[in-house]
Amino acid sequence: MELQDTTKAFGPHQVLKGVNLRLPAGQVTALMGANGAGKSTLVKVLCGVHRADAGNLLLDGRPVVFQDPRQANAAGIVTVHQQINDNVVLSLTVAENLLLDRLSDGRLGGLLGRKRLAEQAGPLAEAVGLNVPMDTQVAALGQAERQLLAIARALAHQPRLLILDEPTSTLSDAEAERLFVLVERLRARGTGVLYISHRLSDIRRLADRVVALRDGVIVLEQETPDLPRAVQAMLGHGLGEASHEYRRGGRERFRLQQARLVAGAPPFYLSLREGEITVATGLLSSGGMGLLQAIYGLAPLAAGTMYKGGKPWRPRSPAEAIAGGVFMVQEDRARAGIIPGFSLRHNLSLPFLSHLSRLGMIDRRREAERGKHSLDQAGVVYRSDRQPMSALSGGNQQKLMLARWLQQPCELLLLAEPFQGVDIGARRDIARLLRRTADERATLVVCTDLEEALELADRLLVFNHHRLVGDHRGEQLNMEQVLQQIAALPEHIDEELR
Ligand SMILES: Nc1ncnc2c1ncn2[C@@H]1O[C@H](COP(=O)(O)OP(=O)(O)OP(=O)(O)O)[C@@H](O)[C@H]1O
Repeated sequence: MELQDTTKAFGPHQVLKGVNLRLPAGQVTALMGANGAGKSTLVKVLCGVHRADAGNLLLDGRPVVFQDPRQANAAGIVTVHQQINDNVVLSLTVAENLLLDRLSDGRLGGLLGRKRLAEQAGPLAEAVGLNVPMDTQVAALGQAERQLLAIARALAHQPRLLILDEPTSTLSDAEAERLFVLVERLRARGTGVLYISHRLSDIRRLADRVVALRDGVIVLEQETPDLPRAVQAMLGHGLGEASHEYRRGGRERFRLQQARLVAGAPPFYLSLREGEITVATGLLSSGGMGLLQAIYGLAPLAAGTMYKGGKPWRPRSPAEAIAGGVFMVQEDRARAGIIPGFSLRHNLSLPFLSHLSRLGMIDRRREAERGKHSLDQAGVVYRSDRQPMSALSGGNQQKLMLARWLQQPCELLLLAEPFQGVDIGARRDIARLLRRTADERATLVVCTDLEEALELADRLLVFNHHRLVGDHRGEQLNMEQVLQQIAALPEHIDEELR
């Protein structure tokens, strides 16, 4: 497939400014670009969601025009979009999602029983390592499981061109590796792959070619990947230093005693202190996220007691947690955090409206001033704070979520996968910002990606099968031990913990 001189604007905002891009069969082309560069817009032109304003789309050398994504699909172009929920139907089961395309075009015949559906869908899920009952409602799945489901659904199409937009943003290294093997298999069969990621490790692992998009133009094309140069080209400048000084925590802000994330697991003790950033890592659904949910009042601990400032902590909802000074950047920003039609300004101030109102009236000037300061501090690329949230690129939406919770002091800041879709330059800036403000609170982060975890952590916790199996100081980190703890099998974990 090939794009020639493609342009696309949203109103007065020219996003693609004449893109030329070649996507050869049997090769993985990695597309790099900072947040807001136009990558998702480019993808949406390729797969028929958006019509380009000008330029040509060539398939096998012949011009094509896709009126909608169905036509692109029929031509063998299959996309896994960055916004995970765009790829799945939340109200259906896993099996129904996996077989949706076959069900809707009648290939599976009439009504199918649950058992037959599960039989057909099972192998598709297994191929990507999605281990959940086939009749689970998708709404009940976590983000990472939804991402695997979206990938499985795409692969079931046997695409000619597979477009993956940030496919590993919530996956750990082990789950990502499984995806890479599948992509390699497709490549060997002649499928062309367009792979978009902010994770350099993914690109290093998979890319045959690299192209960099900056401000709507392809600024670099490499037939042999040279990532430092590609990063420089996409950002327009070099990358700041990733290493940092490790800090030891001061006063204890939060504590868990005799805590169990699931019944039967050995209990653990955890003290979170101000000034240090604690990062929990592990495979998908290994426990870190469950811990955050318990502290934020979303789901109870299986056993144990939590204390904040020495007093028992038992929030029954996020609203109670927020009122008590515990904030959380949630993983599923589309459902748990933002209102797409609202302006950036209003999305920022949503949880704090009571602070901004006097006698029931919202102080608009204060809201605007505070909002702009937070957006700039978090490096959000935006045109106006009155623009709707839905017009912001994915990475910039994520930065806004961070900006929101940094507006007010809190006692404990929880961050679930804070770097989802954030470009590597911005990630470094955000890590610096979190560190700079860390003295004022305790900070607990869940990052499945180890590179991201290490960029942030003063202290690294490892969870495995809902057990806390490792607690490391950043400066004394033994990577081999960390990797072993992440991957250990359940029977070995319990032995070691005893
Ligand atoms: N529907 C829309 N309406 C208005 N502007 C939009 C719309 N979609 C995207 N944009 C704008 O187009 C620009 C490019 O966005 P796009 O999502 O393509 O960036 P991206 O490179 O994929 O970024 P990220 O890495 O953050 O996902 C951004 O400035 C964004 O605000």
